[in-house]
Amino acid sequence: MKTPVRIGTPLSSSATKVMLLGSGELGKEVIISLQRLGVEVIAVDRYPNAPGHQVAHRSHVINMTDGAALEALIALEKPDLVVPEIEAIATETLVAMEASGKITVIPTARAVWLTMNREGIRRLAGETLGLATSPYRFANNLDELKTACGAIGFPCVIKPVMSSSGKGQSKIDSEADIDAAWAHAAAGGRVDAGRVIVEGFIDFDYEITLLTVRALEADGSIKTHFCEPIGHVQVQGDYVESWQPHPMHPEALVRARDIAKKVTDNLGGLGVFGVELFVKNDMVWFSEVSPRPHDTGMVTMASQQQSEFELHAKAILGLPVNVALHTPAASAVIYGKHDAKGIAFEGVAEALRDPGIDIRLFGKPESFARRRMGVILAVASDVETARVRAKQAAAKVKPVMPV
Ligand SMILES: Nc1ncnc2c1ncn2[C@@H]1O[C@H](COP(=O)(O)OP(=O)(O)OP(=O)(O)O)[C@@H](O)[C@H]1O
Ligand SMILES: NCC(=O)N[C@@H]1O[C@H](COP(=O)([O-])[O-])[C@@H](O)[C@H]1O
Ligand SMILES: [Mg+2]
Repeated sequence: MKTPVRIGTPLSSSATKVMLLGSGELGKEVIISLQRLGVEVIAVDRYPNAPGHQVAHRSHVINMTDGAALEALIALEKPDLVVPEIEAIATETLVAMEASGKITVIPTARAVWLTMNREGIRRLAGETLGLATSPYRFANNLDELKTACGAIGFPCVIKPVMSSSGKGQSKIDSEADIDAAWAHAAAGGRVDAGRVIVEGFIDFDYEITLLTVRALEADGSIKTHFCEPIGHVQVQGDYVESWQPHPMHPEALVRARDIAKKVTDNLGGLGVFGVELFVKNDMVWFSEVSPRPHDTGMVTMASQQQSEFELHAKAILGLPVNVALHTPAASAVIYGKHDAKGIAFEGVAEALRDPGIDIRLFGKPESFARRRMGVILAVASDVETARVRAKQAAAKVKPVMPV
């Protein structure tokens, strides 16, 4: 495992250089954490003025699914670490470059390749590791999809194999909805790979993200740390609210950690993983895993001593981490509500009048009605109160059209 043994001076020949592939709201916070540690950061995304571009030393705009363009940019910048941040990257290029010793990918190129496509991680979890998952089938066209839905039964969930934040995802209740779900998957994924997964619907009691951190110990071994479980609510496959800690039956927590350990041990490398799990009584199903900080984990900016972003920055540099909870807290998403460039936000002062409230506005140059543009963070003595406060504050923030 190659990690920088020392941290140099940014913009000098000794600089420790980290390149983010994807520079949205999650990357922006990782970059801020890296900047605080004196790391030189190069932020890459598919459009100019992405949130992370605004806080990095340098930025680039490329099509990250174009392997040749990706390779050329990495060869130009020669980063010590490459940190994938989004589910739309030519990961085969990263695998090849890592294999030839040209780069170190966080957590590993194989982990990023396996998790970029739902098929890779699902087959690893369900078939290689034997973990409980929803039943699943894959389909390359409408006929195969009909057969797959017939085998899985209804309700079921259909998702493009390469997508995130619920893009292109449909929950369907009958055969009559299959055509629309196929069309939605083709149009809505981050990348149209022409392939979908059909998953049996799990009627869970609640779902959690178990942030799992692989970090170096003093003796050079890797230790797995678990953050407190994060509970969340998803609407149309996208997170709208999260809180930490989510209370769990002790047996379910043991199972959740066991699943997270098995998956992250297999994926390897250093850094934060967001292990998504469905829970019913003390039964736990593996859903998927992000080999990087997770959107529902934004709550850790309020709830933990070290946020998931700081944990990621420290772990990938080979530094010690502290996953301790600081206080119960909640997050509530602020959507753009308008399709427009350069929108503004009113009501921020009113939202912040409550001393337990904080806000992050990501600075995305263009808003869409359902694009996540910011998040409210709320602390309280218990998560239920924090959730109420977060939602009340989020309702006060009003995205408005530019004048
Ligand atoms: N098989 C399923 N059974 C029940 N609910 C599901 C199932 N699959 C997905 N969901 C619901 O949809 C949400 C989003 O699904 P999933 O995490 O697979 O999508 P995603 O696009 O990868 O989202 P993200 O990038 O935000 O993690 C889940 O958190 C869960 O609430
Ligand atoms: N669930 C994954 C997730 O939340 N990823 C975050 O959303 C950004 C893309 O947002 P955009 O689609 O608004 O550009 C990504 O860059 C990442 O920060
Ligand atoms: Mg998910």
